[in-house]
Amino acid sequence: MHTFKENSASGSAVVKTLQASSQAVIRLVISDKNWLETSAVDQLKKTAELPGMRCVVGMPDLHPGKGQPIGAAFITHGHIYPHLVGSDIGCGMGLWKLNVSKRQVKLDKWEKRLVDLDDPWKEGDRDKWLMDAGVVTKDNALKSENLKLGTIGGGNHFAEIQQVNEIFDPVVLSGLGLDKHAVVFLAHSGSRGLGQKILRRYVDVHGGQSLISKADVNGAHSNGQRVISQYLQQQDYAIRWAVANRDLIAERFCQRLRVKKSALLDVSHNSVTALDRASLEALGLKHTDTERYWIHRKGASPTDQGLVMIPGSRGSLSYLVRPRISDIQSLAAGGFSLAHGAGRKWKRSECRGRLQGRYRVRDLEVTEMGSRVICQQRDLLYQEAPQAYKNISTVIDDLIQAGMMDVIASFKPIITYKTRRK
Ligand SMILES: Nc1nc2c(ncn2[C@@H]2O[C@H](COP(=O)(O)O)[C@@H](O)[C@H]2O)c(=O)[nH]1
Ligand SMILES: [Mn+2]
Repeated sequence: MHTFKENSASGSAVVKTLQASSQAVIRLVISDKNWLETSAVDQLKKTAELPGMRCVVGMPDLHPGKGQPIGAAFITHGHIYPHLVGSDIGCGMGLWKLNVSKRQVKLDKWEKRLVDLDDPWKEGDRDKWLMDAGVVTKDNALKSENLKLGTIGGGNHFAEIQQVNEIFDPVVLSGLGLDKHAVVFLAHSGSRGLGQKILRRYVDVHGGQSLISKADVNGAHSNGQRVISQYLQQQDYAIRWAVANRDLIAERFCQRLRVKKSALLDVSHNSVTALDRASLEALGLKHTDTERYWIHRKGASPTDQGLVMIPGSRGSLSYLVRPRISDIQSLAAGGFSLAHGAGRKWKRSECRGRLQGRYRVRDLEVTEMGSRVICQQRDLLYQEAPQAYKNISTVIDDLIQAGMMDVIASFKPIITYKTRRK
């Protein structure tokens, strides 16, 4: 049985404030025992220098990204930075309960049934699926991505069948209809090419500069506001598209496995949203009528949308957690966000070189936990090996120590699906 330490009174051993910027507070929710790369902190500090930045917080899964770090929240006043949200707008974790128990999972049979999941969805009507989910747009250029609806995509994206490993809060867990025999389906995917298309529209015009909501130099408010509301509308579409995508992924898997599903949660970790007044007060920021405060999350889960699933890797545990909304000061110190995973430790480009002397492809297709991995791309199999990720239990420990959340249960993988395409 895993025991987590009680959180320290102020979370101070974990929550560290760095003094590197005059305009913005820079904070890390990362203990000394966690893995942390200096380049990720440097990237965090660099974002703190952006105009309008007020607070940047690195989560325990912080790691370097392409120019800006992943696993972080960025709070601005009057400015929106599309590149901080990145290209996979709406990427997130969806979780479903399956109507089978652990004993009913027949590994060989289930593995064989998971076929034809990389190709476009042909069994149904994509437009209708989106319409039924309320995902509509008049922007025809965005509709060209609909062909990818129901597919997982590459990179870190995955679909995973998991079983309950350990229960920490039986009351909350049983409220979800789950017990120690339960089996769940976790989908990690985003808006496929859609977010990239939207980001390009803004980066091509504004580069790395912000969309500004405050009055222009000549006093006119309209242009910046108009651009912001366009971006937000498109972002909202991509987020809802990604939710519908994860739901269709779950549907396709369940059809293959001949099981039924019921939705438990769906939380996006790449987005920008306005901060409400209570959050501003807790952050010590002053509300103004003219300009809004915005929270950008890049690989960070929000704390105001209920339960969150934080996965580790295909070879480690995932944690179902509940943000501690009774402790608004701790949540504020953590930028009203949680880690969205374990976070990468090794660069993709170095994984194969580090591992192939020790592990053959066959070794990587079954994890140390005994779970199966379906991934017919050799490079990807190495790039996504459990060794490439930080230790998830340290990440979880850090967030508990910071007083930001409680663990409901841990889950262990049964089958991880990446791709059957060579
Ligand atoms: N349970 C699994 N977790 C995984 C797997 N591959 C990656 N991961 C975790 O998910 C996050 C996602 O990060 P993102 O930046 O791509 O959104 C990552 O940090 C890992 O901790 C997997 O196959 N199974
Ligand atoms: Mn993601």
